[in-house]
Amino acid sequence: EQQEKWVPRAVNMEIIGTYAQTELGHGTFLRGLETTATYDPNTEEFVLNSPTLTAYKWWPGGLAHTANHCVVVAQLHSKGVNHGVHPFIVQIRDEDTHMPLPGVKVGEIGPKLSFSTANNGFLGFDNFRVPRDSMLMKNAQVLKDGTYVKSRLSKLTYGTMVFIRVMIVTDMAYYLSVGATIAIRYSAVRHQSKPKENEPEPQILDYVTQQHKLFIALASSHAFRVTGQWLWTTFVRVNKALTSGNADTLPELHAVACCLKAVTTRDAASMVEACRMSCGGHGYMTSSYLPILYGITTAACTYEGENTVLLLQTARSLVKAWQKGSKGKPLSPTEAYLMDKSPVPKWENTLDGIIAGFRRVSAGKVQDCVSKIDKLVKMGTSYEDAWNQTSVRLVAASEAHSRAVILATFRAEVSRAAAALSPPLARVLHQLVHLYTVYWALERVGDLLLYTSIAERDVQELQQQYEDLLQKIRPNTVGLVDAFDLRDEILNSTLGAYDGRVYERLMEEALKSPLNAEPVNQSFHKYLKPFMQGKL
Ligand SMILES: CCCCCCCC/C=C\CCCC(=O)SCCNC(=O)CCNC(=O)[C@H](O)C(C)(C)COP(=O)(O)OP(=O)(O)OC[C@H]1O[C@@H](n2cnc3c(N)ncnc32)[C@H](O)[C@@H]1OP(=O)(O)O
Ligand SMILES: Cc1cc2nc3c(=O)[nH]c(=O)nc-3n(C[C@H](O)[C@H](O)[C@H](O)COP(=O)(O)OP(=O)(O)OC[C@H]3O[C@@H](n4cnc5c(N)ncnc54)[C@H](O)[C@@H]3O)c2cc1C
Repeated sequence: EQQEKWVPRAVNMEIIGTYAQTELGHGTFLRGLETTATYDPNTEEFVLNSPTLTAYKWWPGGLAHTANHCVVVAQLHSKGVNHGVHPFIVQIRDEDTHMPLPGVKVGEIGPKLSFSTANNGFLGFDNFRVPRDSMLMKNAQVLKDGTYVKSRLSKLTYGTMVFIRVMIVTDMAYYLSVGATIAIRYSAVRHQSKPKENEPEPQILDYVTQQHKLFIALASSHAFRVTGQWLWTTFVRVNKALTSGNADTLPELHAVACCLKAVTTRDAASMVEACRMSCGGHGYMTSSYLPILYGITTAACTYEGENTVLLLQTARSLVKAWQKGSKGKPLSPTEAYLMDKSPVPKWENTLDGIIAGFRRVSAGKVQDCVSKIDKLVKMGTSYEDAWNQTSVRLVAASEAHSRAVILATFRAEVSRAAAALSPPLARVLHQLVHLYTVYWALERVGDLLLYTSIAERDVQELQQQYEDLLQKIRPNTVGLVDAFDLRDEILNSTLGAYDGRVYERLMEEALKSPLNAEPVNQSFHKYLKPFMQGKL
């Protein structure tokens, strides 16, 4: 009924909304949110209020000047009882005049690192009344007399965040495809230095160090796209089960969505930054789009669940799984490997060997965390303090688990799809899977040395495998980014345009600068000249 009331109006843009959950004082700890929604049975309304400055909603995208409605997450009070945070759909602006409604204080939060067009806003309520059906009652309800009907699963309130985290993994695949396209195309156009005196300056794409910086971004884009598709399929399956009242698979989805969102956003931000730096000074130009792209990807490390907090959520699930498995209870499919108690096998420098190695690393780290926590608790430390003292290791265990999931998914999905592909295309995609897998084995060689039987000669061989792969992928690099088929208007980059006219585009953009409107800028007359004449 509520969906019938609100969804059509949102779809036809009568309602322009945003998600107002975060407050000045709380973003991570949702149970600490201060905005209140107090039910008045006499008028069958909720009274929304921001009791403190820290209760003001702060950050919601589009809140400052675009949205006329928002979903507000508030502490629900009824009959003198606080029932915790619940979502409410609230009109905040007049639909004709767009003026803020009486009792609503709304504005813009100011300049940010990026997302400059998102008009992120603040929102405060001064005893603002909304009808009872403003409470989104899919999960919990408040009856006309104020009786609270509890949700069958309190965590369903957090469901929106799981959905967005699932989507963010695929978003990161897209952003990496943009960054890789810009940097690789530029690297094919840019010639620099003379390693061989009697030969012309080479394309910087032929420097192996440049390939090392860029090809992992290209491979990661495919890895995250494939993983994002797997995660979406999982999300759809879990939500179908939830619809029929079965919440058994929700904890696994929450755990895997948390660590994949955290790892893919951190990788995307660091790899986009590497793309920027690989383009030298021109990569620092706004007109290259790389600085803006970095601002967008690094924001994702914070929004929709700050990465550390989410990795600790996954760690919570891994520790619980370890404890369950140790009692012989079955584990979820993504965590079942934790109970592999077989002896550590002889190391194999193969994809399957490396994937198995990462699972050993994750299981070993989880076991170490459980042991440390148990030891601290036995010494009289509270569980919460023991958890905190182990949290650096817990985050590392979560990251290892996430990497194992990505490696296994990327390999399995490409192997499955390869049968339907032309042999040359299958070969190139397998090279990207191989590069991605060996790259991360080398990045985490310390962990592999600790938890697997990998030996020095294996590591040397992996390094050589990696360098051979860079050489094999080089001839197809430009073709691979062209295959992303990103139009120039979307790339929005002087360095990444399809025609490669980098220098002409850089100058065209430079001449658009307002500072080039006149040969002598007014700052000379106002400041420089008086200063030079000793008048300032
Ligand atoms: C359509 C595509 C869009 C793509 C994006 C485009 C760009 C958009 C730009 C910006 C959008 C950004 C919007 C936002 O940022 S919205 C605000 C996001 N905020 C957060 O994510 C807050 C993070 N904090 C939390 O989720 C929670 O506070 C918490 C960290 C999980 C802690 O909560 P709490 O203390 O209640 O929970 P516990 O840790 O004690 O755990 C209790 C049990 O609940 C389980 N749990 C927790 N969360 C979930 C969940 N989401 N789903 C299912 N289950 C959950 C947890 O596992 C515990 O279970 P257990 O059995 O172990 O007790
Ligand atoms: C670009 C952008 C867009 C956004 N859009 C929206 C939006 O549309 N709607 C919305 O509601 N919000 C939005 N947000 C807010 C975002 O969801 C929050 O910033 C995010 O949830 C983090 O919360 P916080 O800012 O309070 O950071 P905090 O939680 O205060 O984190 C600060 C530090 O404390 C650490 N920390 C916190 N808790 C723990 C813990 N339990 N264990 C260990 N370390 C901990 C974190 O790891 C972090 O290092 C947006 C933010 C950004 C940057």
